[in-house]
Amino acid sequence: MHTIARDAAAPDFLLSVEGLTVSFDGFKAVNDLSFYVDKNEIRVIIGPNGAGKTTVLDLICGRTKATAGSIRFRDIELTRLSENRIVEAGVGRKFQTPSIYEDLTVFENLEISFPRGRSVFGALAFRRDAAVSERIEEIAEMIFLKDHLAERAAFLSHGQKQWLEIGMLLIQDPELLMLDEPVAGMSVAERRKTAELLHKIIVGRSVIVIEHDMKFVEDIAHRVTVLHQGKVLSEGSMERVKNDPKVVEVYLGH
Ligand SMILES: Nc1ncnc2c1ncn2[C@@H]1O[C@H](COP(=O)(O)OP(=O)(O)OP(=O)(O)O)[C@@H](O)[C@H]1O
Repeated sequence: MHTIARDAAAPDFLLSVEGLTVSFDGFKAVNDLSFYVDKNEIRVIIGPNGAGKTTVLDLICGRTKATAGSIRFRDIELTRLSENRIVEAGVGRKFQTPSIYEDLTVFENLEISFPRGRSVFGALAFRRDAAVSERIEEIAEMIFLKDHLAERAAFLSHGQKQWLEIGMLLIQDPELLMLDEPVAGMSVAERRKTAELLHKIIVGRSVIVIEHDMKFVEDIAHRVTVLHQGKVLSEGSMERVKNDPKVVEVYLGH
């Protein structure tokens, strides 16, 4: 076994994607892709339809297996792990359509998402229950649903359902949270509140968001990665990316 000496000056990335490639019947949807996400960073991935954005999230969460390359999360190589192991390692992922339990209340939706087996309270069930309830209230406040805890999820607005699903991921305390078009179908006010929510939740975690709404991207992104044909076309601040002629040509100009 050999160890790789860490360069003291190197930034401490939470996620390092290097040379990532996935080939579907010879078509490379993601092609030798490399990018790095810092701790406490909100990274937004943008790009034209079919650029490979969703496939990148599928690869990180283990839903799709890479043909080549590596995905390092903290010091764990994710390309070799199952989807469940990746969740346990601290990666949460929200898909485009909310997958909440409509017949359950907001409280119950959060309760069933609370990670089992992590309790330090052992057989003292009532102490565990108190800790769970406290955590549920904390999350409900964060996702603007504190006054809706007893309400059935079916009666929530589309935006509130999206927040509930984010809450169901937050209660598992992932260090990396990935969101696929979280504000699609939301009102302007809901979009604003979602931006506020994202800025709150990056304490102690990083977030990767796929988004097409440029106003929302401007509100949230620390850095933007523009994908095109499975590769990074441009990367940097929104200001920089927005003024990059290559990005205007393939994406923003359309
Ligand atoms: N399982 C698969 N089998 C074959 N081709 C696939 C598979 N998954 C994705 N692709 C192809 O890979 C390319 C990238 O798709 P992907 O969904 O990642 O793009 P995207 O950037 O998320 O697009 P959009 O903005 O439309 O959601 C597309 O051409 C798509 O058809």
